[in-house]
Amino acid sequence: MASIPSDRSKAITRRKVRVIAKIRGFTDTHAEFPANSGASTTPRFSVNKPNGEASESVTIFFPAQSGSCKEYCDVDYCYDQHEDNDLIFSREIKPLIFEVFEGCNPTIIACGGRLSGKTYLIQGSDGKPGLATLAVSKILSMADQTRNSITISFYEVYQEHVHDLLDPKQPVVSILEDKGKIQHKGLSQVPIRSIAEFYRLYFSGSSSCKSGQKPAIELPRRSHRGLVVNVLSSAENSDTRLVGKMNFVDLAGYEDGRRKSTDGINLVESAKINKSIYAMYNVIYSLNANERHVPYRESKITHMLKDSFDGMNRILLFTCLNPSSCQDSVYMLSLASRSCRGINRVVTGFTKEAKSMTRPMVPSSQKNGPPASVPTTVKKKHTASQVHFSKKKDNVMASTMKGRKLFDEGSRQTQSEKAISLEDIDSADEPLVQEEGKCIPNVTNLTVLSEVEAFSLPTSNMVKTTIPNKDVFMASKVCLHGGDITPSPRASSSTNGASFTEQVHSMDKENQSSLVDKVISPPLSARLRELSNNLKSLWSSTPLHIKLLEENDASSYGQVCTEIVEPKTPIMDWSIVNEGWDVANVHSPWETLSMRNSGMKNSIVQDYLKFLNTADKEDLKRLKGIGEKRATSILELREESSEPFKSLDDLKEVGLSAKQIKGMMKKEVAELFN
Ligand SMILES: Nc1ncnc2c1ncn2[C@@H]1O[C@H](COP(=O)(O)OP(=O)(O)OP(=O)(O)O)[C@@H](O)[C@H]1O
Repeated sequence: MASIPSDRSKAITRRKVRVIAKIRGFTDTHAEFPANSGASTTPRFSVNKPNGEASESVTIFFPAQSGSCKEYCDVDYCYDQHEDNDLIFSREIKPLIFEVFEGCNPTIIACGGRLSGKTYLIQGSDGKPGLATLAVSKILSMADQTRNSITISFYEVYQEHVHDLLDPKQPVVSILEDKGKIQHKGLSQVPIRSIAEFYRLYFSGSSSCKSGQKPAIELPRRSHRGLVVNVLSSAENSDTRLVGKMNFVDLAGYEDGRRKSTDGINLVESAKINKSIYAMYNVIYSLNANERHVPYRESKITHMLKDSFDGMNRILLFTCLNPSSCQDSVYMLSLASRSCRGINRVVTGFTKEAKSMTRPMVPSSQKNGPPASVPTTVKKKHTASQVHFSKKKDNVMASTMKGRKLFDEGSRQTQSEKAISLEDIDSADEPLVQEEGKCIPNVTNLTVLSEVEAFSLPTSNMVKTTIPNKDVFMASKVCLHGGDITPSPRASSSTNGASFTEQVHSMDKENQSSLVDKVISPPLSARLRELSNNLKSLWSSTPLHIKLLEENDASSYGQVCTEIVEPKTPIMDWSIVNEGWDVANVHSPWETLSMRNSGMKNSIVQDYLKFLNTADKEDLKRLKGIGEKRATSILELREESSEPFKSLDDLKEVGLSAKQIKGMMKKEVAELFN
């Protein structure tokens, strides 16, 4: 077996996330066409490795059929079709196993288009063990010698719900965060002592529907699957136990939402899957760029892995390439390449102190081994307003986020998909114990070798819109439910030949223009007026009595409308209002608003936040309760953070609690209507 060339091991330490491509091996149908025979019609990726196996960066050239106007991209390394899991294991995974025994949490992720060999790589196939299987076998043999105990957890993330695959009932697992620490409430940790036990749990204990283990009756479903291998070891002269874990993540296959899905999966489901894949890339980009804020919360899978991604833990991102579906493969590969391109930060000084910072300890009370299942004690607190707020928040934030992302889900979605996402943006299904703390990476052990290359990030090409009003939301919803969804002209034109690279360029252009927008900001008065108009329109609208479609209007049935309906202030039917709502009991505009649904209040909060995110000092000072000092602090906080304020809690750092701000807003609203 080949040993790791010294240059290669250096390369492994170069970046937080190492991006590796793997061209899918020959399946039975391709077996008769060896790579160099030229007999196969399957398009081929070609790879240039300047220093052979020791190359620190390799170039992958796309096949002509890829549909990309770009011809190649660079990644850290690429394994060819004939290079199998054993070789990848010995070169890439083995070095990480030693780190697990020292308390680190490396993560191996497989991503790529449909049928690109992700499951084959991670899990393996009949008689051919995958990376996880090989790793567990090695870990078990090492644990035998060191008297460590091993447990595994196996989960599935399906439509942003986490399920425990080792529990026959497959209960939903809650992801909780307490003081930056992630807890997987309800996820089993099952002890294993032999590889046979592992096989039983990993292959048959789960209701696996991945290739090779497809149960006959189960419908295929695209989901992310994760295996956690926990190593518990006794630390000498200490009453604590070190915990290291290795994560293996088999992401759902990416599929361009504009094409008809191969397994009949609907558009909304597909958009959700792609959204979480994008979220993973965004996290990886942020980690590689050493950004202060890493958007872990954008998807369940990234939030679950936050603990393992933080600190000095290593991540391997395998981009699997399916030569026969090269458009999706090339797209995924390009994104992976972009997530590390131009970032030359070198992780050095991987010292004991650094490791100890990421090394989680469990109290000695758990010395006898972890429980078979972590009890779920935290009750779900689902309230309608929470869910609503979350939806609104996502929408409004989506419209205000600019520039910093590697890309967003909108970049590959049609207009209609975007509309669907708007109505169906997933809300967090469990309350989180605490808001995510700002992630300040450990920079003491990082050395910047060269400046970060200017890296133009495509901005969100989401429609830049403010949706302050539930009316708009509902109107678009009603129309979309009418029938088929027609792609926008832009989307269809891109399907007819325009490549994703062109889209990326156009996104770059949009980014430029959004920067221009930023420079030429509207006058102060206009922005204050916008805020007050939004507040007024919210106050005066009547969502409780609004009639979107005339009930008796037969002509409206079965009509398909893909247009977003412009918001109009509805005419108040005072007779209805007076019947159901005693106006005389209302004392202030805020109380009036309080009687409406919580979505409206949240819209006001979002408007207020939007204002705080964009206003300059003079504007800020005009707000009730924000003087010179606070305005300066808000501006400083805004400059420091690459993210806009997402919730009122984000302003705690300038000494303003959410309660105080709400009090200030009450005054503001009261003044507007007096
Ligand atoms: N290196 C390889 N050698 C031989 N066959 C392979 C190899 N990689 C993948 N395959 C075969 O290709 C097919 C698809 O592989 P696999 O199921 O791993 O893809 P996937 O990316 O996980 O699919 P999905 O999109 O459903 O998640 C399987 O039949 C698998 O056995």
